[in-house]
Amino acid sequence: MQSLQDPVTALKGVGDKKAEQLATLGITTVEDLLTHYPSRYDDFAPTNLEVAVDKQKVTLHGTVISAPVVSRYGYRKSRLSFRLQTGHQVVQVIFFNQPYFKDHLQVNGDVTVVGTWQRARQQVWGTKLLTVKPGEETIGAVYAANKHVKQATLHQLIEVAFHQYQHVIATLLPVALRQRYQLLDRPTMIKWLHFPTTGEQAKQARRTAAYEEVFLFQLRLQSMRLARRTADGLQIWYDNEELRAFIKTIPFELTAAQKRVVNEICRDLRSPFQMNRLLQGDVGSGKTIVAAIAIYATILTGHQAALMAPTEILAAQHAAKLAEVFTDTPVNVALLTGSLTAKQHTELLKQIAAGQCNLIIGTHALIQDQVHFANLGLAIIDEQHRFGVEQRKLLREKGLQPNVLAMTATPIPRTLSITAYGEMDVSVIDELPAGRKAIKTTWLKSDQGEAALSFLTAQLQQGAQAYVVSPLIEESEKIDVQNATALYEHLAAHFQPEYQVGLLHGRMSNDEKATVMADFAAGKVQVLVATTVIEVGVDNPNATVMVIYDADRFGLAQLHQLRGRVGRGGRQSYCLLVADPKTSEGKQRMETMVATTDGFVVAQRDLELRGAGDLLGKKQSGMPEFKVADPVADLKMMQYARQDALNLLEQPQWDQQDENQPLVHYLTQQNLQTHFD
Ligand SMILES: Nc1ncnc2c1ncn2[C@@H]1O[C@H](COP(=O)(O)OP(=O)(O)OP(=O)(O)O)[C@@H](O)[C@H]1O
Repeated sequence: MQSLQDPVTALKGVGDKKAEQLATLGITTVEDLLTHYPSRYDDFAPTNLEVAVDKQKVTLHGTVISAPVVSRYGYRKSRLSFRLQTGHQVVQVIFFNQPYFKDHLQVNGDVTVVGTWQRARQQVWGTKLLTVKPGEETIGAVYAANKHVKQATLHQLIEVAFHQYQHVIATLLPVALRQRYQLLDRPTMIKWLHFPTTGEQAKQARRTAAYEEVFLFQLRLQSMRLARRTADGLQIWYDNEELRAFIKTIPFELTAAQKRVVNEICRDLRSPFQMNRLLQGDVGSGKTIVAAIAIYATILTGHQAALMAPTEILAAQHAAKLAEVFTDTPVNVALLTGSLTAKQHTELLKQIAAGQCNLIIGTHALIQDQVHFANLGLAIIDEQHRFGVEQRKLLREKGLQPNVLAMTATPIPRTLSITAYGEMDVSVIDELPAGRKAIKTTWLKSDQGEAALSFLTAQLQQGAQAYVVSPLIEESEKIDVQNATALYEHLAAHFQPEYQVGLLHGRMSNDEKATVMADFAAGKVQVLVATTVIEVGVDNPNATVMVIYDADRFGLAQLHQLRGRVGRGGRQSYCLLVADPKTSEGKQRMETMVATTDGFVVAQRDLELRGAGDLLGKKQSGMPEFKVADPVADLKMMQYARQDALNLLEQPQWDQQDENQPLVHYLTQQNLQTHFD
């Protein structure tokens, strides 16, 4: 039986060689070929020759009025020419080295020629020959092609595929949805995408394809969520009183937002289903203590918890902070990073496997194959946008359905998170601890460098500590380090011996980094010159000044992260951006930073300035890529599709209905359980 999943070799005229070539475009099945949608369309509306520009593209409808003649010259060169009557004019049409077009031409026949206009000679040098009738509005699909597979080949194969398989193209979208949004059935959609006769057809087909894409995407996500709700998870039935007693030992009062998210997380832990929750909170909003409470609850029940951080500095910092939070408790903290000696490493792995340590903190080293947990109950992933979907999955697979809590300080506009994190439940800390003062941000031009230094001096005199971030050189970590070192030497010469200056960059050993961080935390170093290694998570509540050089080289999200390193205590904090932006976008970034400290506002602005793909860093975030839909431009569609998918999945017996069989089939193919499996 024919199926769209048939390999392309099932098509007439496609052998192994052509299949290999198609594979270079990621096309292996008939479905791949049929959904290799055009990237754009050429418009073949006729050109008015009277206003045609010399050497520009023209499209002419007309009648062939002289027998086409092919003359050959040189090595394999040829020239095909004939006369074309178009309107009242007669022009000469010439095709170089395309003698085979002769077979498509006959005297008195109607044709459309696309080519370049040679005004002085009254000739058209043709590039395309179409057999369209004059008067018909016409557009032609243009595909992403490469050196192995040419445009013409794609046109031809897609046509073959459509003819051979159109009767097995099942419409996936339920009829009610198609009616509500006036969408096409799938065979028509595919036909009109590839072979539209009008621009309107192509537009309608694109709309259907975009909705189909986001609907299927949301159907997958939502069925994953629902499946989790029915599958067995690990229930963390902790003792409420014991947890409360622990919370009482925290030296500050939790904010209302922290209390709310703690409740959401604890409800998940106690439920018999696996937790898969994202904790979003702006920089400094206090995510760590929330994580600590979840860890404590887990460990109370005799399970282990793991916390994975993006860098060694952060892993070490979390370990130090949590060890302090958990003094005099049954929690014992282990730090598993790449910098352990082989012997320490082996020893630690044994302890983890034996369940002797119950909180394991680490970097990517945590998800290596040799790490075996005795009974992992909770996996926490910090700064989750740095981890891909695969890594999240690996960690989750380490234990028997461990509960997963992902934390991110990158505020994502709520509207986008339904795409980026659609399969997760989301908790948001939307409130900063009381007493925090908004960070005062100033933008200085680089010729005001002196002013920056004297401001810094005045602050140091009042006992402040400061970060100074050196310019970012994206292309080269080496130059980055050189820059930071030069800046460090400059500032050391300026401030020492009164104030100590430290240096932190990515090429230092982990021990060196740890030492300087510890000195900075202890107040032995007042000015810390750093590259962006301090970007995420570094926490020293006494630091109140952040100076960022060449700030226009950083994206908004990164600037917001960097600024978030200060303003973490009760004292007034400052951020100085030193920059001479050359583009208007650069200027707007500086202005946004000066205007607001709210991460969600910054993120929204970033989105407007850059678009979703960039904002989320496609590869890092696990943000899906779409063929047709655009998560920003088609946002409304995404919201509707999400609701539509949920409504469908929640209908009793939806998967028994005939009409939905193509969707059930689709989900099974995607290797995912549906709600009722
Ligand atoms: N409710 C609270 N009241 C007072 N201080 C708090 C409160 N919650 C957290 N803090 C303190 O605020 C600081 C920031 O907290 P934390 O490091 O958890 O922030 P975060 O959300 O992880 O931010 P980032 O993403 O920037 O690291 C810490 O020094 C923490 O001890």
